[in-house]
Amino acid sequence: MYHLSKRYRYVITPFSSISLSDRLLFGIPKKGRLHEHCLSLLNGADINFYRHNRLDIAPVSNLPIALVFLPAADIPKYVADGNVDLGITGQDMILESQAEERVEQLLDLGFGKCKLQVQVPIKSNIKKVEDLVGKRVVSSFVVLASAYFEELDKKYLSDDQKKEGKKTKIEYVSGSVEAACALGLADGIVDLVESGETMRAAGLHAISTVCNTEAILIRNKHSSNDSLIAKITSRIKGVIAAQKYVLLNYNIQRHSLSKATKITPGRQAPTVSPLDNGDWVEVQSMVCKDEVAEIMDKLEEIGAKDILVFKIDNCRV
Ligand SMILES: Nc1ncnc2c1ncn2[C@@H]1O[C@H](COP(=O)(O)OP(=O)(O)OP(=O)(O)O)[C@@H](O)[C@H]1O
Ligand SMILES: O=P(O)(O)OC[C@H]1O[C@H](OP(=O)(O)OP(=O)(O)O)[C@H](O)[C@@H]1O
Ligand SMILES: [Mg+2]
Repeated sequence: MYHLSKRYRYVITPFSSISLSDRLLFGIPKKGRLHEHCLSLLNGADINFYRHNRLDIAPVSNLPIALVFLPAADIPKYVADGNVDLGITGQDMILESQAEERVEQLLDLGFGKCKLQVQVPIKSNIKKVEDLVGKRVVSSFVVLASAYFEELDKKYLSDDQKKEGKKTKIEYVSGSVEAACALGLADGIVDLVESGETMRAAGLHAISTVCNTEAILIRNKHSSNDSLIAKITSRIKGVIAAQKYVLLNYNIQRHSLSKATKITPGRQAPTVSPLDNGDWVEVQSMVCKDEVAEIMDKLEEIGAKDILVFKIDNCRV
């Protein structure tokens, strides 16, 4: 049992009652696509916790924080209303909850990347998004879908149709949205697409994009614990940077150093150390993981030797 009001926060576990009043509350998606990513982020940031079976509040053992496991869709509202201080959710959920003005967005987290798209059956005669205007659309994102089609209605419905009160009908379903067209519930849907596998399996294709989304760290604007929030943000930033970068180490002749540092400028500047053999220097530089193969090719071309790539476990940048 737990209570999340500002005045009286506590959690009763099967073994004890833990006061939450001195703890910063951090909302984490309790299931779904963001859950595992969040757990690995917490692990990388050395935020240690033990979660009792079935309990949605877990005190952190090494910091004055309690994790609150909540549906991703509810996290923007909890953060905006100050029931929790900090949270991770999707950008799409923030927009759908109309919370973008009421929370502070601290950090894009680089996972949970996908698009909210308008989809129709491949075999349907609806080919463009304007062909859907005035028809039936089903979505879990009714706020975003309604705002999107309201603009299209204004543009594409005739004056007579507007006078008759005709508009695109947006209906809510909570999941398995892709089944709606086959079931005869809708002419089109608005739902998330990442690989496109679910969409294609349902015989659908995308005809327009409502928005792009990724996971984001948000905070309540009035939360009092700025220093702890800054500490968590900085740790998470370090984990993300460590996942994004690798450390490149190589040797190069001094006369090629200026060419080399253009290829690996580092975040501030590369570290350059002389080797015993006076002609050569050793260079160390952080580079983007995605670009490392190309960078190694370029370094080889200008005569770099002993090029080594190291994984970064954690960092502060
Ligand atoms: N296929 C996907 N790829 C990447 N991110 C996604 C995908 N589906 C959802 N997300 C992101 O994860 C957030 C939570 O959606 P998800 O469907 O995982 O949660 P849920 O609906 O609570 O869980 P479940 O679908 O298991 O019931 C979405 O708002 C979106 O930001
Ligand atoms: O483009 P894809 O890689 O196939 O991913 C898209 C699917 O992922 C999400 O579904 P989820 O797995 O959360 O199931 P749900 O529909 O039950 O929410 C989303 O609602 C799509 O259905
Ligand atoms: Mg889902």
